Amino acid sequence: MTVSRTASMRTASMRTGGTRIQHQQQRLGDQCRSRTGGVRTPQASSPRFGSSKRGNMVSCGAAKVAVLGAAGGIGQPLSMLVKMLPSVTELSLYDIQGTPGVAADLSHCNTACKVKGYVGDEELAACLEGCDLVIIPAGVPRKPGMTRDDLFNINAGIVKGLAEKCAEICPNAILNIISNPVNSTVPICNEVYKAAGVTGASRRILGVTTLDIVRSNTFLAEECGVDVDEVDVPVIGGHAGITILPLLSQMRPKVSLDPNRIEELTVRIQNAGTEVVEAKAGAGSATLSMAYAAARFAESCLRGLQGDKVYECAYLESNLVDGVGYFASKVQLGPNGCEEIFEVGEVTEFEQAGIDALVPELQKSIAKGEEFAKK
Ligand SMILES: NC(=O)C1=CN([C@@H]2O[C@H](COP(=O)(O)OP(=O)(O)OC[C@H]3O[C@@H](n4cnc5c(N)ncnc54)[C@H](O)[C@@H]3O)[C@@H](O)[C@H]2O)C=CC1
Ligand SMILES: O=C([O-])CC(=O)C(=O)O
Repeated sequence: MTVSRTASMRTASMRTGGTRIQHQQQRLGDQCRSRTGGVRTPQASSPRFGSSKRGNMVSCGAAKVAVLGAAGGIGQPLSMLVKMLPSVTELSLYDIQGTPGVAADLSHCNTACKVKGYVGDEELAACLEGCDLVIIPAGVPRKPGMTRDDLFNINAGIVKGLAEKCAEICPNAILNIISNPVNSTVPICNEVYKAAGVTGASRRILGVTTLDIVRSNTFLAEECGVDVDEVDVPVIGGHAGITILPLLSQMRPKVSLDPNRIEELTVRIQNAGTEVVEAKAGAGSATLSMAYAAARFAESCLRGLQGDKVYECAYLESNLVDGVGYFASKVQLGPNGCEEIFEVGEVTEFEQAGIDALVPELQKSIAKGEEFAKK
């Protein structure tokens, strides 16, 4: 299996996800090299919410964000972090239970954003009305011994139902899909939008893989004894087992690692979710680190909506790699969601073997999601 190159994609060597929740600006001196060899420098600009509607895009003068699954382990801390984002003026919390309490609690935090809770099917439409960004962590988490795919039977139906409502009520909003198995739930959402006749949605339906980057950056900073704020590791493929492929050869800053350590660190990153599931011993999976990662990704999406060029990794419909219609890679976020998908770039033999191995895994998960959505 080889990496294909298309005209709309670029070889990427930019830092991904430079934003931090405390409004730290993206490091914007980063450069990306285009296929023709020219050097592109993203422009520095601070968030300026207050812009008017752009074409058929959502207005981001004052962002409205919904969290679906807001009373859960991820939903609650994530909602708090989103309430702390200055660009968010309305926060809608939806769940099948518990959101009135979570909303009452959060509404006492003295940030400008207004919070409202919605419970049950009949309140979902009101929750989604006018949303710019919808974040979906609804669904069951793993217990020890389970794979993410073992969650499919329950979570596929939950995500499908929520996506149907989003396609109807806020078709232009960006979706951030957290619910596992992400490798299948993102294709499910795309099929739902296609069936609903929403065009061009695939660039707005983004699977959140940011936790893989957050973990990689943390582990590599520890390994190399460097400032974690300086570390940036792109992670490609998908979000389950061997489909999570950190490209340690593209890590910034450049470091020299022993091949055995590269292999060990790659395996640790691939199994990091399981590490947490086992440590929690039946009480769920990563929630706090996921909330942190999802808030970073949400902030990047919001900055993109209001015109900044922001770089992250995300899992979305993509023809980057032969044989699969979805792939996680570096992307540029902007007013339309994903504005640009970047090529994988130069990889080592070990990484190429990782790409070759993950493709059949991804193919199965994608097909499973697509078939389920079409039923
Ligand atoms: N993408 C990623 O990197 C990660 C994904 N996850 C996934 O996120 C999901 C949520 O995990 P947790 O928050 O720990 O689970 P949780 O069980 O603590 O919370 C899930 C929430 O979803 C709600 N829910 C269930 N059905 C719903 C529906 N139809 N509509 C709205 N809400 C509904 C539940 O009431 C609950 O409050 C899991 O699928 C988990 O595997 C977890 C960590 C990382
Ligand atoms: O491992 C899980 O089930 C939750 C998850 O996706 C992660 O922590 O990366």
